[in-house]
Amino acid sequence: MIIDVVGAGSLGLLYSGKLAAADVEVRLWCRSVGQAKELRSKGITVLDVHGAMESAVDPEAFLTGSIEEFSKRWKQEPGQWIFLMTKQKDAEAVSSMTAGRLVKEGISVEQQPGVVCFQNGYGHMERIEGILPGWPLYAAITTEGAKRTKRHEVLHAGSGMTWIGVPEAHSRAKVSVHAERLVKMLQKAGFSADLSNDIDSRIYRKLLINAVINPLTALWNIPNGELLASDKRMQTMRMLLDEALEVYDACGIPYEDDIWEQILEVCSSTAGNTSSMLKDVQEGAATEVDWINGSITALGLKANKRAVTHELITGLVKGLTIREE
Ligand SMILES: NC(=O)C1=CN([C@@H]2O[C@H](COP(=O)(O)OP(=O)(O)OC[C@H]3O[C@@H](n4cnc5c(N)ncnc54)[C@H](OP(=O)(O)O)[C@@H]3O)[C@@H](O)[C@H]2O)C=CC1
Ligand SMILES: CC(C)(CO)C(=O)C(=O)O
Repeated sequence: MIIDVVGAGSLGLLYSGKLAAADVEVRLWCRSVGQAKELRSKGITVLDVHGAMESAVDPEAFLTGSIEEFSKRWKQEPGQWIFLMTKQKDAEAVSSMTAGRLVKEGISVEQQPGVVCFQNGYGHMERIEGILPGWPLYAAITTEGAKRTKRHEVLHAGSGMTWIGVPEAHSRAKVSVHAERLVKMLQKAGFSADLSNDIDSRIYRKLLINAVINPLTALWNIPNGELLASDKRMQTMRMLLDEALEVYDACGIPYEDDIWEQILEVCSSTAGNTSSMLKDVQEGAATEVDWINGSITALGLKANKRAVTHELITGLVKGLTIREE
């Protein structure tokens, strides 16, 4: 089984490194030729949460190149899975540059590799299906924590669970026997992973967690656990959650009764973490707020329910990284 990992950032390096260390055939596709060159000479280093070596992967243990080389290589040796491991903003572009290019080059339906989308937030699956109509599209929800520290090195900040499944709207793909094999490969590489026949619930649950924790940690410049340090902060969290739940009710999206307690638990269990949104703000990079709080707003609009707090917080977070013209 060959897995093509697209995006050599935090998640891409973590999954490629651990899969390659477990002798799974991995090809890692980078945006830049320079990063691919560095990976070819240094391999991949995965550090554990204490900064100690978790996996040191030799350059010979995996193949890497620039994304421009993907389709040529794929045609020489077809892969069975594509892991899309970029941020939401780049997900459509990399879908077009990888699987989309194979479509243009006329690969048969039987040859189509499963495409697994790891993005946080909501809305990408629909957009990717627009580019890859009828493809076996899977969503992955992971609670792994990863942070790229060098172009060839990643810190495995926290171990979690990876769920893979086909969202209801894409059920044409159907979870296949190949997907069971994929999960076994992930487990062999040391990931806790399983198939989910209700991935939508997991997507919507993660969306609530991210919509409450991420923007507030980004605006207040605090690690996740600090959200619990004051009643005032928790009141603001509650306000965001309540409004999101009103949107879910209006859209008929189910959620668990103890979702508030679950969010508090995520804050405790990831207390020392810098949320991904805060990390982006600190690095001056665009955040995923449009696809997290922005999607709560968009879902609300579809059901004639305005989510003004999410609208406001989206603007506040965007203001942190937008530079004056
Ligand atoms: N990190 C984590 O712990 C978790 C992340 N996620 C989600 O996973 C997704 C990826 O996150 P993460 O890995 O942290 O993000 P990163 O920003 O660390 O990595 C994204 C990678 O995508 C690459 N990329 C962007 N455009 C292209 C392109 N056209 N061709 C090839 N590569 C490209 C970037 O390249 P370059 O380096 O050149 O910019 C970068 O290496 C996000 O949606 C995130 O929310 C979900 C759960 C946990
Ligand atoms: C769960 C949480 C908030 C952990 O940091 C996360 O997913 C993120 O930072 O994006």
